[in-house]
Amino acid sequence: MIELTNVSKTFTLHNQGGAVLEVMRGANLTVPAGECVALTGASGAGKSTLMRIIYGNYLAAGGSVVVGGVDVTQSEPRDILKLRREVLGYVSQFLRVVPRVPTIEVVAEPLLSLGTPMDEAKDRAASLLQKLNIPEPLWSLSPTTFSGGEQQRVNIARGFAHSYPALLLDEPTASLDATNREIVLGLIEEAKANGTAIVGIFHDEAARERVCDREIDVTGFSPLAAA
Ligand SMILES: Nc1ncnc2c1ncn2[C@@H]1O[C@H](COP(=O)(O)OP(=O)(O)OP(=O)(O)O)[C@@H](O)[C@H]1O
Repeated sequence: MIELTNVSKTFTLHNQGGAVLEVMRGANLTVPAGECVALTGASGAGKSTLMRIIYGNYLAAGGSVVVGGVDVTQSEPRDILKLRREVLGYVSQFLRVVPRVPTIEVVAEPLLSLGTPMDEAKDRAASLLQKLNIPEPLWSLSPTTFSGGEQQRVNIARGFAHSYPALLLDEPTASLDATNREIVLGLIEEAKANGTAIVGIFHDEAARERVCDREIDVTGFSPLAAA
C-alpha cells in the first residue's frame, strides 16, 4: 500500500547562500495493508521529513513514493489532493482548523468531501467524538479554544472518520491521559484490522510496542548521521 524505493532528499537553503543539505539517501520502505510501521531514530534523523515526503508535502530529490498505486513524486497537485481525500490520511500532532467551524463539522468534513450524506457523516463524527470523550456541549463550538488534549482528540476523530487505506500518524498519543490513550490505541488496532497501512512516529514506547508490527530506524537513511 505504501512503497518507498531509494528515496533521497536535499534541502536548498536559499536564505543561507544556497547551502545544500542532504538529509536522506537510499530510503526503502514497504508497508502492506494492515501493517503498522514505527519510524524511529534520534532527533534530526529524518522521521518527520520521511512522513512529509510520503504525504507529498516535501518533494523527494530521487526515488519513488507509491501510495495506493500513485507515485506522489510524479503527481500533479490535484492528484495528490485526490489521494489525500480518498486514500491517504494524516493525523498531525496539532489541529489546524478554519475558525468558527463547529467541531462536529470539522470531524465530519473528510466524509463530506467524499460525498457522504450529511446525516451519515455527522453520525460517524458524533460516535467518534463520544468515543473520544469530547463532551457533547462542545460539539457545536469551534475547537480553537479547546484544551491541548481535546484538540488532539478532535484531530484524531477527524483522521479516523474515513477509513483510509493508508494513514500517517504523528505522535497520536502525545498529550493524552491514560483512558484516552487507550481509546486511541484501540482505534489504531481497529484501522489495522480493517486493512489500513500505517506509518507513524510514536515516542510513547509502550504504545509503539503494542500497535506497531515493525520499527524502521531512519538513521540508516541519514547521510548527516553517517557524517
Ligand atoms: N524545511 C527544512 N529545511 C531545511 N532543513 C530541514 C527542513 N526540514 C528538516 N530539515 C533537516 O532535516 C533533518 C531531519 O529533520 P526531521 O525534522 O525530519 O528530523 P526528526 O527525526 O523528525 O526529528 P525530531 O525527532 O526532532 O522531530 C534535520 O537535520 C533538519 O535540520
